[in-house]
This record gives sequence, C-alpha cells and structure tokens, in this order.
Amino acid sequence: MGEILGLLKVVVVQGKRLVIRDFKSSDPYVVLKLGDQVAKTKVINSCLNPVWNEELTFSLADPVGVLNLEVFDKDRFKADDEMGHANLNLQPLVSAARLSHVLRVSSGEMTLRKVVPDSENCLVRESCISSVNGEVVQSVWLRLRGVESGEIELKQRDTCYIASAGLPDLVYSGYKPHAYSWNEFPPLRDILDAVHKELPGSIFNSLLLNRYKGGNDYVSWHADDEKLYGSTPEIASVTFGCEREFLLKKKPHKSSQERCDEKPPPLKRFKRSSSHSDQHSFTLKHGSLLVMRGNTQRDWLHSVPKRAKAETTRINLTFRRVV
Ligand SMILES: O=C(O)CCC(=O)C(=O)O
Ligand SMILES: [Fe+2]
Repeated sequence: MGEILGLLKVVVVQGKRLVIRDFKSSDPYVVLKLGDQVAKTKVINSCLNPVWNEELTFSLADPVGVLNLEVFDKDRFKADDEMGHANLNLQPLVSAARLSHVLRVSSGEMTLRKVVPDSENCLVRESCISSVNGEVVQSVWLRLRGVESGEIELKQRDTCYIASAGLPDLVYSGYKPHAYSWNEFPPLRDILDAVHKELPGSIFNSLLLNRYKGGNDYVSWHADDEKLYGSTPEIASVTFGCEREFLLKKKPHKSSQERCDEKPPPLKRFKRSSSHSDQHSFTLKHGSLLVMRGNTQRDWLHSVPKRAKAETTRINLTFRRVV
C-alpha cells in the first residue's frame, strides 16, 4: 500500500427495489471492498427496500482505486445468492478533498464537483461532491449490475476538529482531520469558556465534535491515549440532543502500576446507571458534562454503542488538551 491519505467512512444508507432471491423476498446485506480491505453490513431479513444506515471504515492509500460493492441474499443452508454489484471510483472524492484543502473552504456549503452518470460508472443520477463546513461529502445512488433491478445509496459521515493555533496535527484512527480555528465557531468558544468555568484549573485547547445522526451511529471501544494528549489526558465531554449510553470497561491487560483494588476511574458529576466490576454504563443526557482524567485512558476503554431507540441526533463535544 502507498502513502495513507486518510480514512474513508462510507455509510451504506439504503437499498431500493432489490431483487427477490428467496420465495417472496430476500435477506440482503452489502459487502464493500477496497483493495484487500473488506467490510460488511448486517443482514436485513425479508426486505427489498432495506435501510442499513451502517458506517464502514477503510483506510485510503495512494493510488485510491475503486470501491467495490456487492449485495447478497443470506441463506442458511446454501451459499448466499448474488443480488448485484456496483463500483465507485474514489478519485473524484479524493481530488475534491485536496481542492477543498487548497481553497481552505471551512464554512458554509459549496459544491466542489459533480460526477455524471455514464456507461463506465454505476451512477443512477448526478452525484455532487460538496464541502459542508469543511468536510468533503459525497452522496451517491449506485445502480446494481448483473440483476434486473436494485439501487444502493452510499454517504459519508461528518466529524470536525477545532484546535488552538500552533498545535501539532491530530491523527485520529490514522486520519488527519483539518483543524478549524475557534474564531470560526463563536458558540463553541462560549461552550469552552463555560467548561473552563466548571472545571477550574483545567485548560483545554482542542475539540473533537462527533455527530450521531441516530442510534446506528456509534463509537467503538477505544482509549484516547494518543501521545499528543500527554500521559494523563483530561477530556471533558459535553452532550447535546439525544441521550446515549456511554460504556467504560477495563483494558484487558492490567498495567504494572495498577493496583488490584483500584476503583473505577474518577468521573465527575455522574451517577452510574449500571456496573459490573470491569464495565460501567452511564447515561449521557442533553447538557451533561462528563470528565475523564488521571489514568482513565491508560487503564480503561470507552464506547458509545448502537442503540435502536436513539432516534434523534446527538452532538458530542470532547474538549482536550494537546500538551
Ligand atoms: O460521543 C461520546 O460520548 C464519546 C466520543 C469519544 O469517545 C471520542 O470522540 O473519542
Ligand atoms: Fe473517546
């Protein structure tokens, strides 16, 4: 693989008019392949217009190549049946992202490029590549080949990183987001001031914003233990909108410094809604502030799991200090 350009986050949104492969319907799932990276959605039973809304992540290397998509019907007792395939050339998206970087587009919405359907590609209709507040996004409908009917919609998900001037680049799961300035987002600067007031002595100089459009958007188990946050990172996490469950679990291998009788990490202002000895669950409500500090990132992992009941958008701001 060549130089890693970043992460490609593809949301497999939905399918329409998929073909029948069982008696009256199909149990479709999507497989995406980029080079030797493969990712799959879950199976949706008995549905020809399925909604997956599942995000699949790939690393993007130079040359970027083509994203291959295949739809299958899940069968229990025989091999899965093919329900069509399509591909998407990623080059327009990557060159539009480079263009937006050069133009320093950072706020508002701007169409960078249009890709039109032709005999080579699988586009159902024209697809716009836009910069939406600095994130380059593309939404496409792909016509499935090798079958009589069927279309699949793909999209990208947004994240946003804001940092004070002069800080080193953040590399987040191998991806280097563009750093906006606080001046571009006065309301976020106000929230930062409010957090500083709440936590005297703490100094945050960067912010990662995550938007969860619904219960299918999630953050898997991880620790924010990147070197740039120092040995005992302090993270203040503010939630707006839909409440979601936040889980903490002990890292599998205990660090030598850790004592056996160690208590769960100090989390300010939170009531635990459930706990086993090595896993704890907290409900993060609208307006809540959760603080992780001390050895939390060294010894614990955290996640925001999928939740079918979480129907509305949640915005999470994590203020951090790059040392
Ligand atoms: O959304 C949340 O509550 C947590 C997000 C998170 O863990 C992260 O951005 O590192
Ligand atoms: Fe995190």
